[in-house]
Amino acid sequence: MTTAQNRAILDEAEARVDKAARARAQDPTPAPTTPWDAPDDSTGSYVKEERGALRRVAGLSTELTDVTEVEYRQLRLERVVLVGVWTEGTAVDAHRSLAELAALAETAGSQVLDALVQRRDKPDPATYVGSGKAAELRDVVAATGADTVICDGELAPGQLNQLEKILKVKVVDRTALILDIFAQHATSREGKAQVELAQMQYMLPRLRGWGESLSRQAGGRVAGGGGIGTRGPGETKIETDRRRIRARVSKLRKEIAGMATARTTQRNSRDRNATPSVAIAGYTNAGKSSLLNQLTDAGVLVQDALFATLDPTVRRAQTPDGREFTVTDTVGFVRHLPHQLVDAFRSTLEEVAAADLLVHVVDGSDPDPLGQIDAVRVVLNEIDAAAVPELIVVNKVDAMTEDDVLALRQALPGAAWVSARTGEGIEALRDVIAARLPHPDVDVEVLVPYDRGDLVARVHRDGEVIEERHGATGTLLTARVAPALAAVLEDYAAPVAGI
Ligand SMILES: Nc1nc2c(ncn2[C@@H]2O[C@H](COP(=O)(O)OP(=O)(O)OP(=O)(O)O)[C@@H](O)[C@H]2O)c(=O)[nH]1
Ligand SMILES: [Mg+2]
Repeated sequence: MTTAQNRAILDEAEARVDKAARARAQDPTPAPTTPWDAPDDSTGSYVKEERGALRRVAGLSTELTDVTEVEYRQLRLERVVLVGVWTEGTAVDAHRSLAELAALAETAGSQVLDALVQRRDKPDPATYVGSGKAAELRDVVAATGADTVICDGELAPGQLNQLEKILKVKVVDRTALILDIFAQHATSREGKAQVELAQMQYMLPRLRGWGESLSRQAGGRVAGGGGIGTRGPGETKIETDRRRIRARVSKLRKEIAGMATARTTQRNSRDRNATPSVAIAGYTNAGKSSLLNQLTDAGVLVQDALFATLDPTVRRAQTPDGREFTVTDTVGFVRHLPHQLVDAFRSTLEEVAAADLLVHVVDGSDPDPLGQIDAVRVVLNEIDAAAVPELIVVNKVDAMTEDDVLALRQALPGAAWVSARTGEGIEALRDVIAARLPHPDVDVEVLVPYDRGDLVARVHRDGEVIEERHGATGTLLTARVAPALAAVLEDYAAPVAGI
């Protein structure tokens, strides 16, 4: 999607939001007295819930009515209170989870004012935390002056609604937060399209929760002014919104598929040249981009922020014995990475699944490196990359204590240990990578004429030279190369007598 198109969508949304706000300001009838808000004991609980949502909107117009699907994309969280439900694991795990949520919130640009956890068997189906806790949370929100509450999980639309009703501030979940960070960090056309696709997928089932307020309000104005039917029979705002989003989703899918094709073509051309490929994967902030920079002088952005990298960067590197390979740096993973993102980024993540070797970077200085490894492997499984040979690289050894190193060494016997910051262990890592890359496997003995110096260079670059001699008519090479290069060299098979 072009920036102009993006702009147009945003403008349209803003116009709509402005219109809604103006209409509210002019509306002589305060929303709480609209017919839907009149108490009616004959309705079932489902309808009551619907009415609840309406009351929320009417009473809290400034905070809540303007949350439309597109404004959501521009969501800027500011002063936030975090809340988690701790269902399993130890208290330490629960705190770690909230600490990670805080890091995510800060990456998104918010200031974390407070964090609360509730121990429960499972989240409350209505309000995520129990209703008593929700009331307590409301006091915390009021006392701290927070404008947003972030829940540590993916909430059902109804839960978000109910909580907003009690807390009287915007409530978002972890998934929306991660999507927001991705939206802020996406720079390439493909990355932006992928993030937008993920956001649309997230929003679609939630339109009832968020979009309904606006749609009902529009209906209300119509009902009070122009009469029922002005908008067309049975065609509610929510239905048009849904249809619009679905259309956008399929357009985005097509666009992304087109961009993926271009990349597959590039990858195939690399494959034809049989250049082995290494993919760097790992938890977010583990130091993947730093490692790419160390291995290849790539100059990729390194930042103490989560999801700094969204677009894959491919660079060439060399083994110590001079063979070329490619290294790809890609988006980091996180515990419970929203499935909408995994889906949307599938084509990018295929780089990982197609690699000859997976360099799985782990932050050794993190309190729970093994937990990070597990979380990454969950995503690798989802993208069918579990079969790619994996080399665990423990990074940030400079920031680890000796005890931590000893303990982790036992748990990860085959790992390489590096510091992408100080350069420690990088040369040893190059050797390990060279040993783990697929080796060229065809033995050739060729006499390459002097005017084909390019071929000699290629054998040096991509193969293993066993012997090299210079004769009267050309260079005699005994080497081991990949089948594709062996085929090119066939024309120059050395005469049996040699030189
Ligand atoms: N102490 C220490 N810090 C490191 C090391 N390697 C990277 N860092 C820091 O860790 C942070 C994240 O580094 P990046 O290379 O951006 O990490 P990444 O895995 O690419 O992160 P994302 O792209 O956000 O997923 C930065 O602040 C780096 O300076 C290391 O070996 N030691
Ligand atoms: Mg990075």
